[in-house]
Amino acid sequence: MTTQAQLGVAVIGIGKMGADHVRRIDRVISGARVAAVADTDRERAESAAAGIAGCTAHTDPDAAMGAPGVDAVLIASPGPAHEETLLAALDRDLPVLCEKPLTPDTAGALRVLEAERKLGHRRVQVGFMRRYDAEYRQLARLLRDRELGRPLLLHCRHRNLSVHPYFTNEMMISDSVSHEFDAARWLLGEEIAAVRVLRPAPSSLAREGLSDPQLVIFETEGGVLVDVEIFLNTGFGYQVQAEAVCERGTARIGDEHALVTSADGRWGGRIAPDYIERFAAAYDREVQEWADAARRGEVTGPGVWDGYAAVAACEAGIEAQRTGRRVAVEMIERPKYPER
Ligand SMILES: NC(=O)C1=CN([C@@H]2O[C@H](COP(=O)(O)OP(=O)(O)OC[C@H]3O[C@@H](n4cnc5c(N)ncnc54)[C@H](O)[C@@H]3O)[C@@H](O)[C@H]2O)C=CC1
Ligand SMILES: O=C1[C@@H](O)[C@H](O)[C@@H](O)[C@H](O)[C@H]1O
Repeated sequence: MTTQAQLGVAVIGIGKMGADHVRRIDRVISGARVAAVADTDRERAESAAAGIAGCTAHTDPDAAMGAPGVDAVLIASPGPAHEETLLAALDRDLPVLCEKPLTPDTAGALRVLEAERKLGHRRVQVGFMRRYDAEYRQLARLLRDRELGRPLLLHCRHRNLSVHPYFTNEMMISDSVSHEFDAARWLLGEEIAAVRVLRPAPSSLAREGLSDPQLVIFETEGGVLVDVEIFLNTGFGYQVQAEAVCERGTARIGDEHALVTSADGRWGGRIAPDYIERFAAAYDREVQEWADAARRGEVTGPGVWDGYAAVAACEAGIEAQRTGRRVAVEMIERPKYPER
């Protein structure tokens, strides 16, 4: 890193998430600035850079990473584009925050793992922002301290108002359930052993060919069962909920009880329309902590191994979705790896 005062970040991919991260780095967090942006769509890159002093706009991610004042990279392009940018960033030995999924498949994830291992220090953090959400953190602490005894079951609901028109059945696993795979590994401290997928008759609100909703059920190595309702075209809002059933009680998050109003003979609250609103504070904390760690030359959040483990579970999930069978998750043994 050249400038110690502020971390100069190149943001790659200025779609829904990338634009939100540009706003966050520019206006919300401290100690970092947007030094360059890249999008294959030139207009998007230029309009994101406009108004940010010293920020340059590019269509080539590598040019953005090599631009003056760039010390770190935030990747928010679609999953299939991640590997090339990750490998180029590691080649430059730059700290990276990469949106999930790390890569679309385990072969790509292993190439990234190997590139970082060769570098000899951790450089990549994966954007599993639920680990920075206040409610998730409370649940993690409760489970870690065994406050209610050993966890037995985890019931999850993951609902979106709607999704991009290009969303496929496979992406329901790789882009959406990938969050539950990571959250379950983190909350329970165990790897995922096998995945099953059940599909009811689809909602008429889903586009033709999209099997929405689905029920994804997985087992951890220690025998905890996790069920995930993944429902992406609810038409009513964004909900992410989880309930842990333990030996001596249950613990539940995501009920949106922040503000309940009573008026006109009814009571009720508001449902967030999307992840941008529901997880706003978590993204802020995630990017702040990543930037702070990057300035110290460290990575403190979920890394390449976590990204790989989630991709391995997604691969099993996609195979289970295709075949209707229970599919075991195949992973390499965890290599000796620098912790920091
Ligand atoms: N952590 C979270 O909660 C969320 C994470 N994501 C992740 O963020 C990433 C981006 O998702 P969205 O913003 O929803 O997608 P999007 O489709 O809205 O935006 C992607 C942008 O990347 C650009 N692009 C495509 N290929 C590129 C390349 N090779 N280099 C540079 N730019 C390229 C596109 O022109 C577009 O502007 C994905 O990995 C997605 O899974 C998305 C939503 C929420
Ligand atoms: O990562 C995300 C999106 O890519 C995905 O499409 C959504 O289903 C998730 O809720 C969101 O957090």
